[in-house]
Parts: sequence; C-alpha cells; structure tokens
Amino acid sequence: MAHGKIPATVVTGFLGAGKTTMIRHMLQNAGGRKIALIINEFGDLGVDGGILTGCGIETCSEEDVVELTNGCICCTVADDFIPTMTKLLARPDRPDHIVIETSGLALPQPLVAAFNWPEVKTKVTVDGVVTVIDAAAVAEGRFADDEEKVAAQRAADESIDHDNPLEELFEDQLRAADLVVLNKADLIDAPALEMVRSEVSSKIARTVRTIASENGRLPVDVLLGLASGTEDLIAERKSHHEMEHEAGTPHDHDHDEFESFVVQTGALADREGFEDALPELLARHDILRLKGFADVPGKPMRLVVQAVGKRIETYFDRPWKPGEARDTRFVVIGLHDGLDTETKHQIEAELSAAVSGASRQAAE
Ligand SMILES: Nc1nc2c(ncn2[C@@H]2O[C@H](COP(=O)(O)OP(=O)(O)OP(=O)(O)O)[C@@H](O)[C@H]2O)c(=O)[nH]1
Repeated sequence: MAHGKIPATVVTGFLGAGKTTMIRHMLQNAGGRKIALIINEFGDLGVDGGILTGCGIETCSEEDVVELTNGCICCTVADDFIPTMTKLLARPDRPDHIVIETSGLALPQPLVAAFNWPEVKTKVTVDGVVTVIDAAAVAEGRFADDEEKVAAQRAADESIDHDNPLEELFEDQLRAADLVVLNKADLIDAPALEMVRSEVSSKIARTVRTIASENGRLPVDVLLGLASGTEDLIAERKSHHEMEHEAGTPHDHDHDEFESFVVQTGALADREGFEDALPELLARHDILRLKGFADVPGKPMRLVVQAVGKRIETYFDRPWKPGEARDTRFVVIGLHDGLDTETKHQIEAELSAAVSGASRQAAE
C-alpha cells in the first residue's frame, strides 16, 4: 500500500495460548509483506522478542521488532506505546502491516483505544484484534468452572470484583476480538472443540468469527486484512474494568495481581532431569508460566524453554552469537499473592537445583 493508513493487527490472548507461535508462522509466510512487529512483554526479559528475532527468517529483521518491556500496555500506552509507534512511523521504510503482540496479561481495549490518539489515528488503522485462546485449556474448563458463582458474587458485592481476574481478563480479550483463534485444536477432539466454540460465542455479544488452529498455522490472509477499523468500534467492547468505572465504583486496578521475576541460573547440565522436575516445581508454587533460554554445555545452539501448566517444551532455536553471553535465564510469572520474597528465593533455589541436576541426584 503506497498511501492510506497502515493496517495494524493486535494479537491478544491468554498466557501461553500460542500467540508467539502463530506470529512466527505468520512472518514465515508473509508472502512479501513487510511486517513490523511490536511486542509487549511482561517481565524484564524480552523472551518473545528473542524467540522471534531468533527465528532466522529473511523477512524478519531484528530492527523490525520493537519491544515494550516495562509492563502491560494498559498502563504504559502514553509513555511507551505511543512513542514507539511514532518512531516506527517516522522510519523511511514504511511497513505494509504492523503486528502488535500484547502481553498475555494485558487488556486489549486501552491499546486499541490508543489508536485514536492524534499522532497515530491519521496514519494507522486497526485492521483487527485477533484473540488467540488455548482451546484445550478452555475445554478443561479452566476459565469457566466458577463462572456463575463469580457472576453472582460480583452482582452481590462490588468489592470482590477482582476475585477472579484471570477469568475477567479472558473475557475482556474475547470481547475485544474481531477474530478468535481456537488454538491447540490438536489436543482436543471435535465435540470438545465445538463446545469451546459455543462457549466463546456466548461470551461475545456480537457475532465474531472463530477459527480452529494447530500451532497457529493459519493462512496469513485469514489473519491480516480484516479491515475492521476497530479503533472506531472499541468503545462498544468494554472491558470489566471500564464498566466498573462507568458504574461509579472506581477501584484499585492493580497489575500487582500478577508478578514476574527473572531467575538466572548456571548452565543446564541435566536437560532430561530438568524437564522431569519442572511440572511439579511449577505446580508447587502456582506458577502460571515460565519461559526463557538455557545454555546447554557443549551445544552450539541456545535452548528455548517454554512451560505452561503441565506442558513443557524445550528446543534449540539458534546458535549463540559470537560474544553473546551464554546465560541461562527464565521469566517466572505467577500471582502476586503467591510470590513473596521467600517463595521467590525458594523457586530460584529449586530451579538452580533442577538445572544443575542436583534435584535428581537428591531424589535418587
Ligand atoms: N500442542 C500444541 N501446542 C502449542 C500450540 N500452539 C502453541 N503451542 C505451544 O504452547 C506453548 C506456548 O506458546 P506461545 O506461542 O509461546 O504462547 P504465547 O501466547 O505467545 O505465550 P505468552 O508469551 O506467555 O503470552 C509453546 O510451548 C508452544 O509450542 C498448538 O496449537 N498445539
């Protein structure tokens, strides 16, 4: 597109739903489109940016990835997102499309609303909000089990309205959607998938397209080119937070509900033992998500570690660069209440033991 507004796609979705995997597939199949990627990463370590820039795709140069590392878009739109966008738009090589991956913990509404800011509105339009969900998790009822109870409680008592923030966040992400991707369809059967589809539809007042995917492998034309102009529609897709404000019950919108911290350990001496130990370690401390990179001695490649619930995945993504520190670092994300300083130290010690193989030796 030589002139006119640049379309921007906002990819949102819960932790570990498969946003990065989908975007990576999209970049690999961009079909000549020049896509600029903005990543809003929760935590100190831009792991998703690292994974995407490490993908080795010709069309995906490191300069095209811009990371916002200081927290949720919702709180940093003014001082972080807008300048990033302005900088991107000032570049001589205009992208054909902008893709923004939001943090798994961000509300999409404020971000989409930010496209109405004067500096941005004249140059960019929101092509669509694509919400990726982990259909396998939803099929297990992970965001649905207490729904009625919570709704009833909320109606009865405003002061407990954040008792189930994960579920609210999930619903807010669905409400903002122009397209919902039911990812991880490979992990469930057809009836379960249909159940998830109708549950998703029941949470969205409008008719929104849903599409099943495995590892985010969807034709790029399905994801890009929705031409929704969502910035003009987002006021109708209110989040719980916005509705509560309008109801005149301002509350402490506290991102401290979630907490992330970075753990740096020694090199990964015992990959198998580490993978075996990890699910229990995460469950023991109610960790929502762990991801990072590891140095496996003797291997020229960097090992990516991904963990969501019981599912652990490790793979080598790219060689360590000359001069790059072969660090082993993980971002750990959990609920704020469950992560006091003592617990963090405990997690750090347990991760170090698992990485070094000490925990396996102790068990034997
Ligand atoms: N079985 C299966 N696994 C998947 C699928 N899509 C993604 N995964 C895996 O799920 C994990 C999380 O995927 P990501 O793409 O990192 O998820 P994300 O939404 O970017 O996660 P956050 O960055 O934490 O918000 C990875 O281990 C993926 O390989 C899928 O369709 N099926």
